[in-house]
Amino acid sequence: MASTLPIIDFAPFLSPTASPAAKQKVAFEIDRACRDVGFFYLKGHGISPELIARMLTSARDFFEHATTEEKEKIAIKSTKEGGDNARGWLRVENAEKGSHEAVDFYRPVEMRGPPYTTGMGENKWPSSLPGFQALANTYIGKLESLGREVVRAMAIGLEVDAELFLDRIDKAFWNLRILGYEGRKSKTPALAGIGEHTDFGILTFLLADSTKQSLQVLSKSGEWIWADPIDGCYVCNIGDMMSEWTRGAYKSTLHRVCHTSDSLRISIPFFFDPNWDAFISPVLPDTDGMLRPDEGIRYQDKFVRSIDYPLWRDSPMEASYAPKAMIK
Ligand SMILES: O=C(O)CCC(=O)C(=O)O
Ligand SMILES: [Fe+2]
Repeated sequence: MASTLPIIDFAPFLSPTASPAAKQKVAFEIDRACRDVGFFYLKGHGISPELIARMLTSARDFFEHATTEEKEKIAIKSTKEGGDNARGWLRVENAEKGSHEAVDFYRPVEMRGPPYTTGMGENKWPSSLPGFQALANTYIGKLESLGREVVRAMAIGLEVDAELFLDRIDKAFWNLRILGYEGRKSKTPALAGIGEHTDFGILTFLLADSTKQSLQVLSKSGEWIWADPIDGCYVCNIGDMMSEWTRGAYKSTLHRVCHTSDSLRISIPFFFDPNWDAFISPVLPDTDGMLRPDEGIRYQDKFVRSIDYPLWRDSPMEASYAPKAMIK
């Protein structure tokens, strides 16, 4: 089961001296990968290896050393409990779909609570990692810029205005997640992993440690292929919002984690999502040549639904629709 995901070198697109033709070539490579598989490796992304290493070390530190008490202190709370259903620590125990632990951080919003509505709370930074908030903010800033550039390349690849998406992503409602998957030697009976799903934003930049045979991607021919880490590369994948924008031309592809190794695996997805108030309607005409800009879905509604009925929760929580919020 060899991985066949394309590897794309983004360096020419970011280079101030590369020719327009060289940039366009990168844009078309991304376009091809998004249409064919919806997954690709991205190298030449300009994020420093030191910053990446520090992020992975911090996340590992948390999952190896944080006490149960500390985890409970930053646990995700429902809106009924004064939380926002979204930000904080969560342990998922699912015998069928796989167990893991995660801490989720989202774009800060202007706080008006508690009570909060879904997604509109405060980030909960682990106290055992004192420098992590500053480190993560540096990392997030760089990933936001990278996300905007990759989306610009996609617009060029789609042959629409290069800046078409700009006012829908300039306040991207990103989500940084640190994830820990226990090794098989741990006492937890459930298999470590995440059940099959698509991501719901625009584009995910996945950073993972060097563990092999964990992440699997459903190929076009219907077989699960390993998306093992490649040094210096992000694993990138298209989310549902980009798929909606492109009328399905860009694939948001099913993937899952079946963690088979004996040791703890760390991964850090950065979900680059649309602005909270972005309206998601196709930017490509349908078969009649029509655009129909009024037909679509609001990102925030999609977000709230995805959070309130995530794949790993057994009983759906009551949906709470968030009002338009001030996003910083
Ligand atoms: O940990 C991984 O490799 C992937 C995680 C993932 O798919 C997700 O959090 O959406
Ligand atoms: Fe995912």
